[in-house]
Amino acid sequence: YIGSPLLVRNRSLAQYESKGLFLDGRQDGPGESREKVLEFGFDYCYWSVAPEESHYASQEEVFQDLGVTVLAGASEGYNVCLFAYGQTGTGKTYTMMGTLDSMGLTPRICQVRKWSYNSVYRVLVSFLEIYNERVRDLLRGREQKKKPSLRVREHPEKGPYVQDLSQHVVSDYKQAVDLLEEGIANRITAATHIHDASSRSHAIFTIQYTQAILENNLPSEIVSKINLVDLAGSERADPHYCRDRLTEGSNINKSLVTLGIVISALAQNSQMSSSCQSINSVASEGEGSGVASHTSCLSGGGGGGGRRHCFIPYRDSVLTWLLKDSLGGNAKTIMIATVSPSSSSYNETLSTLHYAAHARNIVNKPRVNEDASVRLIRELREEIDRLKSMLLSFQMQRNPSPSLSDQRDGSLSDIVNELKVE
Ligand SMILES: Nc1ncnc2c1ncn2[C@@H]1O[C@H](COP(=O)(O)OP(=O)(O)OP(=O)(O)O)[C@@H](O)[C@H]1O
Repeated sequence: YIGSPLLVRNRSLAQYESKGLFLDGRQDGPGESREKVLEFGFDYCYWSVAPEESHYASQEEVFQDLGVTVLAGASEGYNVCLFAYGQTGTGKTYTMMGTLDSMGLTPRICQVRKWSYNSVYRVLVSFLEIYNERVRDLLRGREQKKKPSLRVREHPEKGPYVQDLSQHVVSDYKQAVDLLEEGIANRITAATHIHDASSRSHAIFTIQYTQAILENNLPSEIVSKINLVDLAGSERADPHYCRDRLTEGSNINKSLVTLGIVISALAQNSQMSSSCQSINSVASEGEGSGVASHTSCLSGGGGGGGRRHCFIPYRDSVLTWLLKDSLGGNAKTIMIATVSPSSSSYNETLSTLHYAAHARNIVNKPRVNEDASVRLIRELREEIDRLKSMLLSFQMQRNPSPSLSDQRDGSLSDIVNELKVE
């Protein structure tokens, strides 16, 4: 998804699901049956129902496919986001965090030593949760409980951030995992009718990775951010729940609905962009003037009746606001959709798969986060090269005589030297 993999993973059946079960793992379609078949396409699909099955996908396998991609993206200087979405109890926390016996993606990705290769690097870690639309720092322990929730603000260049969120320097794997465990212990969980330790908040574990490099003999820094997001589970409201549980549930559902709207709008915009691009290329290749008029659909302003880019309501929930860059901006993003193998979850599974299928259409534009002054120098050097070749071709056109070429080269090199000095 978003130029990166999207995968679906399902987990083993819980006890409450094992009655009236209809579990079908066949890979060759429905055969003679009259069932309605719905098809979805994803980049990876993991079957994690029973470990004794030969095609059971382990945590290690998921890490080898996705965690390694995340680490590679970060070491190249990209922002990377990995998030798990799905019905409550389907294995989001298991996939993202894991258990004591079976580590999930986040602790495996924390093996920061593996990232360093030969460069000098610094790693900062932060961990927050969004509970009832408020942001809490999960690494401030007791201190945080006395404080009001943290504010989300937006930097004109760096995008949304959480003011006063604590950041912790880590120099090895153990320090990072200790912080992860501390945050998980501070996270709010509660028993629901489906899951006795359900996450009632969205959690975002962020690793900021700064590499010191030498580019064109200039010292520079590349900063990349890895956001590892464990969303709270979508669920149906149960009238037997107490008020707190219902408020939590409605806030969880509200932010997930907003996430769905944001994903749909981004997918729609990406599809419009790609269809307009292909129309543009057809128009530039062919001679038909009628086609060109359709390209105004991307102009956004004026222009009678053309399709326009949708407004993306990032700020309608704290979750989408904080993930703005990861969802539709400068990040390589991977979405993991988790589903239950039980027929009793049919509607939720279908909704998760539709959600994921929409997300797959989004196209992000990640770029390497290099130092602004180094980028400027590189761009100026490229500009000088471009002007040099323009001057050369200009001179060649005006005076192709070989006898004058020495003279011409002399004046050309004077101009180039002037440009270099500037
Ligand atoms: N692939 C799997 N293999 C074995 N056990 C799993 C797997 N996936 C999930 N489980 C187990 O199922 C239970 C529910 O999983 P988990 O807590 O990850 O769900 P969740 O989607 O995060 O739920 P919620 O949204 O309510 O927090 C846990 O006990 C977890 O250990």
